[in-house]
Amino acid sequence: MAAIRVHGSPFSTASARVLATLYEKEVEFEFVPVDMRAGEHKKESFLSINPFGQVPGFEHGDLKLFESRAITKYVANEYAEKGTHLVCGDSKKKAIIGVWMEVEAHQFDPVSSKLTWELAVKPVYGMATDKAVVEENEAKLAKVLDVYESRLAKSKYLGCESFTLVDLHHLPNINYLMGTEIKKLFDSRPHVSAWIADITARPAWSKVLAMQKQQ
Ligand SMILES: N[C@@H](CCC(=O)N[C@@H](CS)C(=O)NCC(=O)O)C(=O)O
Repeated sequence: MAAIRVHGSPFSTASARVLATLYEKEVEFEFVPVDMRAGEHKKESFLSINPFGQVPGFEHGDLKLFESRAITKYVANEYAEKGTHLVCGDSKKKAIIGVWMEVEAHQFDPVSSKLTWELAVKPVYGMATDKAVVEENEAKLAKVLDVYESRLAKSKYLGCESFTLVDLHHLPNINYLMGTEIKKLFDSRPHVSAWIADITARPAWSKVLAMQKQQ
């Protein structure tokens, strides 16, 4: 069977999404570290996998993919019978999962990524946090989380009653933001808070965090 190769960095939120999926599915893979500080993701060898020069890149035999959410969907479908079932239900339930996948990608990710950059990444590189950007995106995230709070009051997970790719896609940004002042937005919403405690305790996610510690 052709080997799976993931090119990226475990610190990159998009790479971490793919790594968590592979661990959930219990699928073997080779991790190829991309030295982003050295600009390896902008070099020809990496651009042949992702012409946009962003991690992660993914190879499975002849198949080359980029865009983390496209990769996680491929892995979940290709290994449907292995590990955790990361999709659920009939076509109507799948449609609802589809809605919440879009919510994560278009409502949650843009604001949470900006906050992660300002509050978790910039300080590591000695860069100044832009307080105006934080304030604006904190207000936007609060509104998204109000919607999550009412959804999670009715459904144990965002997509359906079991853990799916929808929940998993949130993990990397949540992990960074739980170490920042933004934690208060999560903690003040009981259903959101319980959901975060649940999804961040998954053994597959611990394996991604262990990869970060090894780097
Ligand atoms: N939508 C893409 C985003 C990929 C992305 O933004 N990757 C970041 C790291 S998390 C990156 O490579 N940044 C470096 C750059 O854009 O030059 C995905 O989900 O894969």
